[in-house]
Amino acid sequence: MNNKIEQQSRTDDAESVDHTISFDSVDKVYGADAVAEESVVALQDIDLDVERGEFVSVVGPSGCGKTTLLHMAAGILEPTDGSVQINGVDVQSSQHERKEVGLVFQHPVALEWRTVRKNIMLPVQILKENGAIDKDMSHYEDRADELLSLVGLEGFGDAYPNELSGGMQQRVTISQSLIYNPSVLLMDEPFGSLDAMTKDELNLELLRIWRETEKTILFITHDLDEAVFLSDRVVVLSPRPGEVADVIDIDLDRPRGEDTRGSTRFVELSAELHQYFKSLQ
Ligand SMILES: Nc1ncnc2c1ncn2[C@@H]1O[C@H](COP(=O)(O)OP(=O)(O)OP(=O)(O)O)[C@@H](O)[C@H]1O
Repeated sequence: MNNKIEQQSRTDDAESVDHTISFDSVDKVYGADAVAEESVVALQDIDLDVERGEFVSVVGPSGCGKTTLLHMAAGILEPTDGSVQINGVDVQSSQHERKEVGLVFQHPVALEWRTVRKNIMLPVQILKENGAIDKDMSHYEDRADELLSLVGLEGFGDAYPNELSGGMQQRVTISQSLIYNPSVLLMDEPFGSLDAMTKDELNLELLRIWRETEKTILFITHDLDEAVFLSDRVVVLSPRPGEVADVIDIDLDRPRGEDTRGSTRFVELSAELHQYFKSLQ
């Protein structure tokens, strides 16, 4: 497969580029400039590499720094110490291309007065107005239609967000994050506010999209079963200050489907993760 050949040559060229996302000795202290009592050490000494095309979830007790970790990968927050690289480039440097990263948050961010298609196009429109993209808008209009079909919203391009269910709105957000065709998707509890059935359905959809688009995904969740179901590896953070307490390999076969959740190995891995999680608190 071309992809594998390309991946191998990248590995030969420079080892650092082999890791799509790299956290290198990262600390994050909120209020580091303030007096000592007011500072909060959110994350400490984070070393974590996510390989090209990998699906990695991060779990940990509330307040351990999961969102902080994701925001540093997105370049929204700067590490206090250490660095975060995407495709071998420090996300804080001017060489970093924001278009390499798609972001999905817990709550859909669609603007209610714009149609679904226009919402998917929104990031492009903003950059076009700033002169930051040179491609013709028709290129992105075609891509928006492709994405509608990819996420199962064919025929809904002219609908408004309030005509859609919560699950469908989150599909719109996923399309929006893919409009530039980024190599990395950063997802912060994207299905956390959905009911259990819709969440299960979107988990399956996300795995299909991931398989078809070959993205690298860093996924934050509170739901340990969801982490096991989706991931190649699950990173467990300790209570604050968050440190990598363990990284668990999820050796379930792919593609995963409804029957995966009922398999003996899924039940074993899930029980192991629940037990480990309890021991941390
Ligand atoms: N802007 C800020 N200023 C000061 N402290 C902050 C700030 N943002 C987050 N924190 C603190 O940093 C710690 C980590 O927060 P973060 O939101 O990353 O944790 P989390 O694991 O995502 O939490 P949750 O699971 O509840 O969503 C928390 O103790 C939080 O109160």
